[in-house]
Amino acid sequence: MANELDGFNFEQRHGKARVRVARVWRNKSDHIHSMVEWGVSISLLSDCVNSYVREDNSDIVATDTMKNTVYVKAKECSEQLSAENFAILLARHFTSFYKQVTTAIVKIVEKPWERVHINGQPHGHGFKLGSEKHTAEVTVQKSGALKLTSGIEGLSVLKTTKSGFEGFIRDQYTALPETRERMLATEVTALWRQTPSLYLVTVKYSYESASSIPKNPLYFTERYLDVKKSLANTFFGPPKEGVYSASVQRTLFLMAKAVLNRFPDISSIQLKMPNIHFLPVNISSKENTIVKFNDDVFLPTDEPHGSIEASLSRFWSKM
Ligand SMILES: O=c1[nH]c(=O)c2[nH]c(=O)[nH]c2[nH]1
Repeated sequence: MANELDGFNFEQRHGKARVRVARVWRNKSDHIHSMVEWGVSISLLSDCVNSYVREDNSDIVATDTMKNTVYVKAKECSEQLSAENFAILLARHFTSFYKQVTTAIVKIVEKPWERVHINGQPHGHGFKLGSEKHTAEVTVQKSGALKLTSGIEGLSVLKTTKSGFEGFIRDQYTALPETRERMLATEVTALWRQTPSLYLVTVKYSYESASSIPKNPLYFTERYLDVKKSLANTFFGPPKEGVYSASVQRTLFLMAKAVLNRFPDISSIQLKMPNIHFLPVNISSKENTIVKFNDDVFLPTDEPHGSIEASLSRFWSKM
């Protein structure tokens, strides 16, 4: 919320960060349980300037109330739903329930609990922690206008060949040799804007209304898994022959393009792909070579790392 105050510009928002909640759904007929664990962060833009300029808190939604609301709404969700749908439901609650609230921003990070398999059989109530995380962030205005961004955090991928880096600028500061054989490792962070496909053709600029959210409560969970698959398939290539990467930049672009080509209801995607270096190990004494690198022994590092990021969007997208 921006205001003019005593000749200054004043902006404020308040909320509760990282409210942790787990929700279990028990199927009475087949005894199969589903569960999610979410870290929910809420930020409200609201007309509560009086709490800043005088001792008047009468327009404040207490952040403690926001926290409680997460648990109340989780309780009310009798059916399993995606992080996106829960974020939308919460944000719509805050903007419709409180006259002071003009915009609600809700971000959810889902912990990667995955159902375990025992002897190839899915376990009814056993879960283990995976690695990469599903994120969802929604901004809902009082009018109902809605902006939805989903994402992946911490998707660590590596390939031991089919990667090189050649033809870059060489000058008096350059030591890096050109190569067509190196390790390629990165930790992908992706963010993408969602637009339900049904509405793509007809309402391509105002799909952001709450009523255009797909009915299937797990639509965005499935979409998350499909995007992840598309990113991984493009990074690795086919199982036997793989695919050559001329640079992290090139691979990033192909990954982003694969997602936009595959999913018409995604209007833009941003990818961050640090180049995590595995350095060739060469050790020698004055007299002789102790270890000579032959694409076999590497020194794994985490810093410094290359930082490569880009976004790709359709022309009409507003990301
Ligand atoms: O794929 C790469 N992109 C770069 O921009 C770069 N820079 C560098 O030193 N190594 C690499 N690798």
